Parts: sequence; structure tokens; C-alpha cells
Amino acid sequence: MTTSPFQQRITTTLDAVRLQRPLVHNITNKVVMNFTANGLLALGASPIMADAIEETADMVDLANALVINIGTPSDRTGMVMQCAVSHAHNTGKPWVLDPVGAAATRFRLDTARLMLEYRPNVVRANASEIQALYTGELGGKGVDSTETPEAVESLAMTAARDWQTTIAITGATDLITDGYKQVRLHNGHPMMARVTGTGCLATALTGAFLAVEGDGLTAVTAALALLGIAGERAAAEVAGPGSLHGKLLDELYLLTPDIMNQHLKLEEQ
Ligand SMILES: Nc1ncnc2c1ncn2[C@@H]1O[C@H](COP(=O)(O)OP(=O)(O)OP(=O)(O)O)[C@@H](O)[C@H]1O
Ligand SMILES: Cc1ncsc1CCO
Ligand SMILES: [Mg+2]
Repeated sequence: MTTSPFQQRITTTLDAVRLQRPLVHNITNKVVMNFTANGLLALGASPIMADAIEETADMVDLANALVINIGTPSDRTGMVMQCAVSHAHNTGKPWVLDPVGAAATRFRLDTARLMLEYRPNVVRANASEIQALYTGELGGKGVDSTETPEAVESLAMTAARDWQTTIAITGATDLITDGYKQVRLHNGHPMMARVTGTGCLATALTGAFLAVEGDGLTAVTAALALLGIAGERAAAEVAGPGSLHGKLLDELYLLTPDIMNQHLKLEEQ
């Protein structure tokens, strides 16, 4: 089987994460904290959840990458997040933004837009969130998307150029673009959307890959490929979302570069 240089780099990145076991600092939402920490551990990274203002700068310095997830926002965590991303921006620490629910309320949209000013290496979101971030118009259904990645594809290209970042929109097909190159990933399983926080986990895994891979597009493609393949392998063996939750962690732990190469359904443009 032939693999493209890009595909080879993706699988090499998985090895690099497992070798380096990067420390990933998460300022994330109350719903997914435990699942995210377990997902990062299953992959082979080291998670730390920390949102006290007193240690924010120290933690950003200590960690190899930062994950910002606005899923359960408040004035206080908004301030902590701004402090963290400002410090990450000033010190060149890679970071990834998950604008959870940015399409739902003006407060979330403003919070996510403020974060964007500090130039995330990657924005990982669903289609409604990216649409709201770019147009300023609310929509979606709470934290869920009412749009497909395909529907916001050209908007995402423009947004990635304007924001000078890589955008990854998840859904049935994941769409990834830095405004120039485009990647489509056809892995995953619909049942993944029935377990809360699989998107948040995608973002956290992206943080782990960003810690070892400087190119945002490669890092997030590797993270989404890993999660998509783990998800479809897990879904094939379970009766429903309850077991998928655990089985997904098992598959993240068991996945190898060889398995990835066998199952990867990736289109490059
Ligand atoms: N219909 C589907 N078919 C295949 N994979 C899917 C499908 N829906 C979601 N996924 C996969 O599930 C993961 C999470 O994507 P999703 O778009 O549901 O994130 P999200 O809406 O941000 O989720 P959350 O807010 O619950 O964290 C991704 O890896 C994505 O590829
Ligand atoms: C359900 C939910 N509500 C706020 S954050 C979150 C986790 C999935 O995004
Ligand atoms: Mg989400």
C-alpha cells in the first residue's frame, strides 16, 4: 500500500507523542474534564487540568501545549483563559481553541472571538461554531451543530486565512484547512456524536500533537485521524454510547501507526 508523505508524517507524529509524552495544560469545561484527561492518558500524553489565576502563567510555561475550551464559561474562567492565551502568545507556546457553543449565545461568541485575537495555532470546532465565529450570527443547537462541515467549507477557507490559523471542522467528514491546503477525513462513526465530549477530546488530542509537531495542519489531522479510527473500531464492537465511552479509550490506547495506515481515509487537496 502506498502512503503519501503527508500520511507518513501523520503516523510519525503518533510515535513522537508516545515517545515524548507531552504535558498538556487544559482549561476546559466541567462536563468533559475527566473524559478528556483519560483520553490524553490513553493516547500516551500527560494531562493537567488547571484554571486558578494564581498559577496560570507558571502552568503555561511548564506545559508543552495549551488547550482552551469555553464549554462552561464564566467571568472568572474567561479571565483565566485570556491570561493563559496571552502568555502562550507572548512566549510562543502552541495552543488550540475549542469555541464550544459559540453559536448559542452572545456571551460565548464574544468570549471565543476575544480568544482568537491571541492567534491559536488551531481552532477545532463544529460547523455551526465556525459559522458563528466568522459571521457574528448565532445559530446551532446549544453545543451541537445544525450545519455540515461541507456547508461552511468556503467560509472556513476564508476564515483560516483571515485569522492566520488552521481550522478543523468535525462531523461525518472532518474538514481541515489552513486557508490554502485542504484535507478531508472520512473516518469516524455516527455513534461518536452520542457521547458527550468527543469533540472536546478531539481538541485536547490536538494539543498533544501540537506539542510535538509544529505544523498545525499536520497536528490536527493526526489527532482527528487517530480519534476517527479509534471511534469506528470501538463502535464496531459495542451496543451503544455507554460502552463506546470506555471502548474509545481502549482503542486510543491500542492504536498503532500500522493500524492507522490501514484504516486512514484521507483526501488531500
Ligand atoms: N456522523 C458522523 N460520522 C462519523 N464521525 C462522526 C460523526 N459525527 C461526529 N463524528 C466524529 O466525532 C468526533 C466529534 O465530532 P463532533 O463534530 O460531534 O464534535 P462536537 O460537536 O464539538 O462534540 P462535543 O461538543 O460533544 O465535544 C469527531 O472525531 C468526528 O469526526
Ligand atoms: C454538553 C455540554 N455543555 C457544555 S460543554 C458540553 C460538552 C460537550 O461540548
Ligand atoms: Mg464541540
